[in-house]
This record gives sequence, C-alpha cells and structure tokens, in this order.
Amino acid sequence: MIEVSQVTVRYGALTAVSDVSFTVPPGFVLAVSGPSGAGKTSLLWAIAGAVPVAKGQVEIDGLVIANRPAAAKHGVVLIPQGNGLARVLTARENLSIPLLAENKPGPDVDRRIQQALEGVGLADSGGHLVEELSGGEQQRVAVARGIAQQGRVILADESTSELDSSNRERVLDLLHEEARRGAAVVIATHDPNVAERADGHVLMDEGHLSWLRRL
Ligand SMILES: Nc1ncnc2c1ncn2[C@@H]1O[C@H](COP(=O)(O)OP(=O)(O)OP(=O)(O)O)[C@@H](O)[C@H]1O
Repeated sequence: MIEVSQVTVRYGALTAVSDVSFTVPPGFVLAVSGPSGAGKTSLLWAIAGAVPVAKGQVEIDGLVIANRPAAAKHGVVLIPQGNGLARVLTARENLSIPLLAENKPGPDVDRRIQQALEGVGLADSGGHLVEELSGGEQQRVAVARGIAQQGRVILADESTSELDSSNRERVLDLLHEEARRGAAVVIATHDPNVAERADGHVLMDEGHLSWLRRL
C-alpha cells in the first residue's frame, strides 16, 4: 500500500510537487500523466525515497519512507526514466546487481533473472552488453530488472516510451501481472493507451494532482 500524504517536493525555489495526496492499494495500477515538467518524475522519486519531501510524508505498508536505501530495502522498486542501466555490463549483470544487494545469490536469483528476461522477450540477450542493445531493448532490460526484484511497490517512469505497440503491451501485461501478484504499481506516462489500461488515472499539472479516473 502506497500512502502519499500532502507531499510537497521542492528544488530550491521551484515547487515540483505541491501538496499531493493519494493511496494505491496492493493489486492496483495507477497511471500518472501530465505535460512535460508537471512533476511526474519528482512524485515517483518522492515515493521511492530518492528526493526529500519538503512537506508531508510517504508511507509504504505503514512505514514512513525516509530515504532511498530504506525504501529499496522495503521493496520499493523504481524503473527510472532513461533506464539507469550500467552500459558496460551485460543485461544479466544489470539484473543481478539489486538482487545481490538483497544478499540472495544462488539458483533462485538465476531463475528470477532468466524469467524476467524471458518476460520482456530478451531471453537470448542476457549476455549482451547493454551498450550493444537498441534503445527499446535497453528499456525492456530496465523493466526486467524491476520485475525481477519482486517488489511491494513498482514505480515505472515512462517505461514504454521507446517501445513498439506489441512490446508496449507485453511490458504492460508484466506490470499488471505484478499488481496481480500483490504489488502497488504506479506508471508515469504520456501514452493514452497506457493510461487507458490502468485501474486509475491521475493528472499532474504544475505540481498539482487531480483524478481523471479513480481507483
Ligand atoms: N534535480 C532537479 N533540480 C532542479 N529542478 C528539477 C530537478 N528535477 C526536476 N526539476 C524541475 O522540476 C519540475 C518537474 O520535473 P519532473 O521531472 O518531475 O517533471 P515530469 O512531469 O516528470 O516531466 P517529463 O514528462 O518531461 O519527464 C520541472 O520544472 C523540472 O525542471
């Protein structure tokens, strides 16, 4: 359960997120849309503990999120805009890093990595360096890395922006599958098709949030 209560995010004098409140229960997918610069990424980062909140608080299953390491430990997975992959490592190595940080090496980790790569249609690309992959393939590796972590919360920031329609549907299927597994999922997107498939839809505009379709 994600509980965002009166959250404000500021960068110096600029208010990127202004007094935003909403809840996403486990099992639901919420789409966040809005114009460029509206505060979508800042909102996701606040939920992920990756930017400090100037006011308000984020709780995940009742735990107040203080910073990124605490959020990650509590199962808050961020699939960042721009993918955040290490380009000189292989796809498989990129997936293994957060799992090794959980201290869970072994066959279970290898299976999760392979399943996640299969899920995004890249079962045979695990040994390729990220820099050898296309932009869309890199985006799918980033999604696979997020899925493999089996988080309580999945925050996907424009994770289908470089995909053709069949891969977009494949990635959306996976994110909805994560919700069915019990995760609370938030997707920032400019794509009306992505928002349409979500259980609920909010609009960010100049840091303010309004509901277009309630969960
Ligand atoms: N690290 C930062 N330092 C200063 N200002 C920032 C920082 N990150 C974002 N901003 C500003 O905060 C505002 C909201 O940015 P944000 O990236 O959250 O918007 P967005 O809705 O995700 O945009 P896009 O759709 O283009 O990704 C913008 O005015 C942006 O320039």
